[in-house]
Amino acid sequence: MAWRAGAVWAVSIAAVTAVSSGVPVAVAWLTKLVLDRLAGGPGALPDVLGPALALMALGLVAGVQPSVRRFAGNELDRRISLLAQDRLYTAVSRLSGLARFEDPAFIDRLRLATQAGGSTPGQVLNAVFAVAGGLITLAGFLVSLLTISPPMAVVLLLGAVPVLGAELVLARRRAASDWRLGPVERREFLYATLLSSANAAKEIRLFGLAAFLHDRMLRERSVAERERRGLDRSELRIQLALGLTAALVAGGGLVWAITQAGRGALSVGDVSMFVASVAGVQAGLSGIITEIAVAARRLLLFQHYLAVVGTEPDLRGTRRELPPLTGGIEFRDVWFRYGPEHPWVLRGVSLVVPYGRGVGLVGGNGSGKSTLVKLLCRFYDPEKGAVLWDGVDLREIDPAVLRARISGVFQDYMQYDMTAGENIGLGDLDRFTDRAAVREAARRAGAEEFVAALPRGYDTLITRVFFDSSDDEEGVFLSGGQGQRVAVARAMLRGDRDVLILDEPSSGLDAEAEHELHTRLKEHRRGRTSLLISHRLGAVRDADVLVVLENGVVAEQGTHDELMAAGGVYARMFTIQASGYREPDRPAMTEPGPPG
Ligand SMILES: Nc1ncnc2c1ncn2[C@@H]1O[C@H](COP(=O)(O)OP(=O)(O)OP(=O)(O)O)[C@@H](O)[C@H]1O
Repeated sequence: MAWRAGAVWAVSIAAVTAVSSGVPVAVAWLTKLVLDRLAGGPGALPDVLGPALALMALGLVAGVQPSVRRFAGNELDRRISLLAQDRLYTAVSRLSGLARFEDPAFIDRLRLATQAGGSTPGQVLNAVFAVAGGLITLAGFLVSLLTISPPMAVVLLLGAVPVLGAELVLARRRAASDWRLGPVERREFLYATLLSSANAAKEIRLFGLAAFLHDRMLRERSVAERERRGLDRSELRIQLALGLTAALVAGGGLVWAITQAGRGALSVGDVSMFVASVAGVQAGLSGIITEIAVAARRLLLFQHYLAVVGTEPDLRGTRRELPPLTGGIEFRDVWFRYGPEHPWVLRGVSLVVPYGRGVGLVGGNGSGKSTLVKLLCRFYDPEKGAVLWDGVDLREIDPAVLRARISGVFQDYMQYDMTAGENIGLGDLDRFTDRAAVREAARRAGAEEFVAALPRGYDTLITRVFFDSSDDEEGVFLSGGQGQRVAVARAMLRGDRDVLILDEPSSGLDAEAEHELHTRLKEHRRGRTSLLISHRLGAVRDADVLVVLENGVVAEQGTHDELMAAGGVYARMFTIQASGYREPDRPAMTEPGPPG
């Protein structure tokens, strides 16, 4: 990955590391040389000049090296991070179903992958360079030390083995804890987001929830902190033991070297060399161990990145060609649940959405209407039975090819923090900048008037979250109904698709706007294959077929008149709604809600 991201930078760092790793050893030898020659008396001064100048040159290298290294490292990090993010989100976009995004374990893994993916390759590469450089320095000091005191070299090396082992165990524990704390951090993030969310602010204040949520947030945080504190304590114990042992060994060594010098067995330069070598070996070993431990932890976390990047597409489909719909869509004995641990949501649903006809889907909350729509878009596959497009099982069709044939508004429609024009243009990227088409879509959705009246018309930034008043781009908040009309306009822009899905498209509109929208939609749906879900039965009553879902089964289907005559679930629901519009002292209205 580092090679693909920036081979030149990687090679530059390797070169700088190799050169700079030799500097400390060379400095120690040159210092010894200078000291030994100085000890020879004033006549030796000319001989000192050469090594002294070399020391100066090495000082220059040592001074410049960190900046060059940092610059090259940052550049490589940026490039790797870009490549890693590109790969990660390419893999995420390959997931065409929704199930993974509703799986908490996958969401935790994705969070860790996002954290680790961008920085790990660069950090591990840095660690590799640092370890390689450290080994060069270490080897130089070890050889130097071996010439003076082989037992000391062996003691230092053996002492490093248990420390490395302990650090690796700790790295593994830290990586495991990062994974374990995923749900805890997700909850903490959730509470923190709620506390700062504009959407949640009203309820939180009205119900006085701030302290309650704040408390929960801190509780989650303290769970995570407790675990991390434990690991930090273990780390501290290892570091203290290491520091203490290193100081004792170095101190003992120094006493031995001075005694030897007193006896004339070592020169002054030898003592300086010994001290520098012991310090160099200790610092080198400690640096290498720390780098290995950090890299090990990062690599363990990086497995989450690799797992996400290597995720296989969840929904396959070999058919890349899909002829225009001519017959219709059929749900054939469809059984579906959101997972083996969830209850059945659809239990043997069979219904047909004939080509060119409008089907109205009605039923109580949780009866499975939106789920049916999600299966039609192939966000999930049925567990049993099939959804057929002109007789072709949707499982055979590439999800992207299928979805290119569908337009729609979902019950939980999106509002993007972009301009009004862009919010509509997203419905059909081929016409994203086609202002005439965007206007026409807005007109059909009844959004044209208020969009035109926005401070910058279609170029006004619309947002539900925040806008920066210091920014040139002034944003506006839309009302719920206005936002919904923009979402309908987005669907209208791609309204020439084979199937139009409208899941509660008018729930937030005022009575007049709803009537107006449904009149327009009726016009737009004429001759098109459409599926309209609404709790307001007046809005769906003139659908070609009405399908009533109850607890995941089709309770009845037929036209409005047929269902009213049958006196079943639909007739009951319709009558209840109609009675809500009737004034007690007036005769009953014949139809509820705005006329369809
Ligand atoms: N992503 C999901 N994961 C698990 N269960 C889900 C999910 N989405 C919906 N459900 C469950 O499936 C059932 C049917 O939900 P669905 O949204 O299809 O109902 P609906 O008929 O559209 O309801 P409403 O009229 O309230 O919009 C409900 O019990 C709901 O809790």
